[in-house]
Amino acid sequence: MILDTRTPVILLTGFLGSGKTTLLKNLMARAQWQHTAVIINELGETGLDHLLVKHVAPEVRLLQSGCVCCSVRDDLTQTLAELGTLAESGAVRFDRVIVETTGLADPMPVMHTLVTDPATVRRFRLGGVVTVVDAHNGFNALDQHEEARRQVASADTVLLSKTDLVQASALERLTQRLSRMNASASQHRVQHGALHSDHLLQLQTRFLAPFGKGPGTSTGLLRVASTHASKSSSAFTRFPSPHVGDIQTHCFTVDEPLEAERFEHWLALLTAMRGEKLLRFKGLIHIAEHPSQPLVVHAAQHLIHPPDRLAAWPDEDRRSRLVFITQGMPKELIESTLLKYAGACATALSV
Ligand SMILES: Nc1nc2c(ncn2[C@@H]2O[C@H](COP(=O)(O)OP(=O)(O)OP(=O)(O)O)[C@@H](O)[C@H]2O)c(=O)[nH]1
Repeated sequence: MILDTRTPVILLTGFLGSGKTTLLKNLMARAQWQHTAVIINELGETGLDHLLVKHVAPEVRLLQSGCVCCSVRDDLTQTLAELGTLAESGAVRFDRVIVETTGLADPMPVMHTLVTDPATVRRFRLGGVVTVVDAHNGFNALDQHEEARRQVASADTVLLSKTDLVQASALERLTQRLSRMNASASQHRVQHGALHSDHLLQLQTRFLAPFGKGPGTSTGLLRVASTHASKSSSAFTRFPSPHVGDIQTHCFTVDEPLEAERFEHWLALLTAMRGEKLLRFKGLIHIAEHPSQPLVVHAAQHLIHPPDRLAAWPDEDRRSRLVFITQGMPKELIESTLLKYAGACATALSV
């Protein structure tokens, strides 16, 4: 048996708002997942996830704005190279890397890069792909978005999140659909980022094993990628971008604190009236009533999640930050409704 001592890289993927960061925070809080370097890729200028994860995962890096499957794959290899150099000098210690992709990423080109880029493969191996599927919005996402289907097709492990929000029969139908799409991936349920202890153990056995056994252990998809790599002259073989042209990211900051009730009213209206165009909303909100404890607010389509109040601001910036990933929703609509219903003047950041 050939032991592969390279550091495993686990790809954590899943459609917009499916629960990737929630899972990551839960895993990082566990002793077994200590010594994990985390690389987060987010759409939009205003990356929020890394701010919310950094207290549990000190070695967290944010890839520059853009999606890792198309525009920033070289940023990923550079970030891995930097981490590798830091580890060799003893400045940091990690036994694995988790790369959280954007919710719109196609994992296949990223996997390809990880198994073909010469500098990367010297130090790192692809440890596997974990795909989070949101039981509430999952059917919709699979019906409408090629990215969601490719994320499931690439998975070694599928984690079904938000099972608390759906009935058993709907969950069963989704489970069967996922099995038909990828029969080789194991499926587990995860609630608010927490796995049943048996499944957590399975995940740990699978992904935290100190050494891989070399190429023989790779999944079918990995083998395809490796074979393709040996025939390819370029590590950055172009994969067609699957992203639909009308998906846009709009990022805003708001200088003035927002009144809780007016802000909630505005978000409820927007999700009720335009939810089908609102693929994702994330906000770090300066609420006038609690100036030192910002609210983290998530929504996806018509679903608004109960907000979390942070104990303190994650950085020096006290402005509200709002990120929207939309399909055909003009940014002017967001600006005008925010002003009208929440009394907030938003400054758009260019993406
Ligand atoms: N009810 C319920 N909510 C969940 C569950 N898992 C995650 N959430 C909520 O879903 C929202 C989005 O979760 P995130 O972890 O930010 O999702 P994500 O996949 O990282 O989102 P993107 O990075 O934008 O694609 C948050 O409000 C979470 O609290 C779950 O199992 N049940």
